[in-house]
Amino acid sequence: MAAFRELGLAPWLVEQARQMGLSRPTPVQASCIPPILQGRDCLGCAKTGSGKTAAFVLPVLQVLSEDPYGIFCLVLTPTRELAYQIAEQFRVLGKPLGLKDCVVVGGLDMVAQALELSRKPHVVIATPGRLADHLRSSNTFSLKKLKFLVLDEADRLLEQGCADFTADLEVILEAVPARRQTLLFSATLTDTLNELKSLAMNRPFFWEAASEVRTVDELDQRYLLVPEAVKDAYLVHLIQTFQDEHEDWSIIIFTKTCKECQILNMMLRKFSFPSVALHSMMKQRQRFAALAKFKSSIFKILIATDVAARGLDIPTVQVVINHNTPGLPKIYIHRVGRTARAGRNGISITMVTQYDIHLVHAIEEEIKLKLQEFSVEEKLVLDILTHVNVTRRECEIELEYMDFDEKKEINKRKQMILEGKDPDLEEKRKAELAKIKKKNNKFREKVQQTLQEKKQLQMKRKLQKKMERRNKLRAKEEK
Ligand SMILES: Nc1ncnc2c1ncn2[C@@H]1O[C@H](COP(=O)(O)OP(=O)(O)OP(=O)(O)O)[C@@H](O)[C@H]1O
Repeated sequence: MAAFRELGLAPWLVEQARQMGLSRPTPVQASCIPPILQGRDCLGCAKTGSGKTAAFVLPVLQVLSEDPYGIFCLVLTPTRELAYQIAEQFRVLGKPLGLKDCVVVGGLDMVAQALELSRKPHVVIATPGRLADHLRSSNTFSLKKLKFLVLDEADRLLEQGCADFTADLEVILEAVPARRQTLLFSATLTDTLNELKSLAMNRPFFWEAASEVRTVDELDQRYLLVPEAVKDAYLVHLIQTFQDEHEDWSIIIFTKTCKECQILNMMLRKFSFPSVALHSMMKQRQRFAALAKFKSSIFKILIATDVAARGLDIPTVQVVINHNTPGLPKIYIHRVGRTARAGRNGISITMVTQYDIHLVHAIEEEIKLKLQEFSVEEKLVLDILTHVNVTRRECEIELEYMDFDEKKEINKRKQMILEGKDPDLEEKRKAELAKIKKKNNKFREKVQQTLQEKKQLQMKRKLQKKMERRNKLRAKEEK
């Protein structure tokens, strides 16, 4: 493989990369850096932990160093934690340039951000929602001279779902110049490829790692078949075993909802495990603090929702446990990709209940690999079962006292206000929609019932006719 300097990078940048421990480029870097330096748009699809961040940070810094101004580059990313992580890479690699960066994410002071933006930082790293808010509400900065637009986790940014970025992206795309270089990266680009291609129109260079299997070889991927009711006992047993056998390992446990995340954290704490939670219902300051504690290995267990599924790069993570089987193979790929990064080994264990087997099949089909069973000594799980279940119940009751659901409702209403919607009106609309849905369902049920009755009547008549014919035949025979 070519060395960094053979890719066209300046010596100071090669030296800076070397100091960061990047001595030889990874395949995604070796393939994407030269076309980016040639001024082409780039779509890079490479496995988790393969160095996609440096694949865009290095060429952006190189071009910036030739003609430094602000705002030169905008990086969009789906989560706030990821924005800070990317900013750090820019800061470290761009140190000799005296790089000025600005992180623009939700949950933090908007005025301070607006002020920073007005000081024309070289690079802005933002989550789409907050940046769009700034664009809508102030004119203290301009993106009109931008040279680079980078979409990290690009497929997630274009996805329509619970956190839908499309409206915010529209605002941002209107604010950036048409003449720009667009760089799109993710470990899972393929199903949004056409939309992505429409964003990158400047002789786009598409690079995808040539590998049938979508996950890294260093990752040992297991599943654990567990009945729903005893899942937590298995989890406690797994953690205890890993902690006993590998004191220095860090573990991420992914959960389906914020509430589940919170309950599991409370429960693990009661078992004296050093755990912290990370989910979107926490205040931003708490989120950063939790992640910092986990990154510095003060707390070795992170329980998180999918807010931590993408991009986070924490080398000490040796184990990923999926407390629920992810509904989408793509989410599975990103979650388990939090371990076995940059050539290191790692293990993932996905808990599978009797209802999730089809999800595992879908995952296996997508990643082109069969998960292996993880064996557990069941007697040990049974020994702790009652204790774990009672502790969980205690935590659920405690959480009820903390008005978690109520807070969730308040957060939802706050979010609506921020999006310019009237929560009461939305509630009314939702109730009306539910009413219409109920009415439609009733109507559908009625139609179904009528059809069923008709069918039954027809069958009855047919049967009657058949009987009559048979009786007639029998009568004839008797004669
Ligand atoms: N050339 C290199 N040599 C050694 N290590 C590298 C190199 N490039 C990047 N790394 C390291 O690899 C790790 C993973 O890189 P990065 O976070 O960019 O991965 P990624 O491909 O963006 O993963 P994900 O899809 O999960 O976001 C980082 O710790 C980074 O410092």
